[in-house]
Amino acid sequence: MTGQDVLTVRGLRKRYRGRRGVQANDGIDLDVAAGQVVGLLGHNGAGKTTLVHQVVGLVRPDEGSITVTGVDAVAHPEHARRLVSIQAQANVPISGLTPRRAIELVGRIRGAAPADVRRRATDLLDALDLGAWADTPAEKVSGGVARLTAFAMTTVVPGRLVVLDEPTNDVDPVRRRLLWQQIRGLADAGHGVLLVTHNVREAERVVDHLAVLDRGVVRAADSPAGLTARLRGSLTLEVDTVPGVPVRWHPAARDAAPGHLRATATVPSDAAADVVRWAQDEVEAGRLERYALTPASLEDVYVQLVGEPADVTEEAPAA
Ligand SMILES: Nc1ncnc2c1ncn2[C@@H]1O[C@H](COP(=O)(O)OP(=O)(O)OP(=O)(O)O)[C@@H](O)[C@H]1O
Repeated sequence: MTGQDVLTVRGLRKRYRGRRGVQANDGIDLDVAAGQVVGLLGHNGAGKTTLVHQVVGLVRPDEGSITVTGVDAVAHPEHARRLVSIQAQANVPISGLTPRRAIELVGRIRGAAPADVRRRATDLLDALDLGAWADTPAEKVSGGVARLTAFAMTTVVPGRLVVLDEPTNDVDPVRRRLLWQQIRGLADAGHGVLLVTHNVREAERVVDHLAVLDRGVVRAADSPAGLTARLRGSLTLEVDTVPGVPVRWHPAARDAAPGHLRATATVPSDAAADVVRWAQDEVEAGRLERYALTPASLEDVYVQLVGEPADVTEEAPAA
């Protein structure tokens, strides 16, 4: 169940002036409702951080409106900022503190009672499996632990809107899942969450609704299932190529995307049997190393919309 809009963005435009001039946001519409996790997915340079910086008043839009729970965030950025908790792309330095002290400090600054802050900090440290580092000086914790600490600092007393800019960078796959549970929990508690990511799998697992951003424009916005349905009836053909041997695709293959030693294409499902025969022949003739035919994924939709693969890795350095 989702509720009232906590973020409404309409016709947002921002151009960075200067020698080359970049149209970073070019007419963006976006909504986040209470109880909803909305993903903003795009390549490096797509305009995600520019959008976030305008929502929290760090960058002034050229055109368009931003409303946070009814407050005009362009006219009253300080007021809007009090309604938003943001985990920025770069961690806030916490040297001289421990993760627990840093989380508690932010909770106190945001005005919560000391006992509530202590309880919430302990709950977050447990939920993210950070107990072993909770009282370690910040200078000695790994990048993953620092990133998770930053998440806990952001959400110890969460605003109506919670903005998370690449929260899982540097976080190991196991704690990444714990973090996703916490993100889901924020929405279930009635907060609106805007999750900025370039990781398609993260988007697929966590979000209710997804906006795909490319060169400052929202190319598509829907649920992950709604976006994937665009390719219903299609299968993805992935082939490992033989060095120096170009792929001679089956005639049913579309949108072929060549890659280093691995290439993909889309094929209609009614051509599957024929394509499998073709692929087997190619392997037997030594023109392909291997092949796989799978249902189209969100990643396939993303590549079709935006043109080249985003980061789809699950692996990350240990926290
Ligand atoms: N302060 C700035 N001055 C000039 N150009 C900028 C500035 N900040 C960002 N840009 C440019 O605006 C475009 C959008 O950048 P932005 O940081 O919003 O993208 P992003 O999607 O957040 O990328 P990333 O995933 O790498 O953080 C890029 O071309 C970037 O080089």
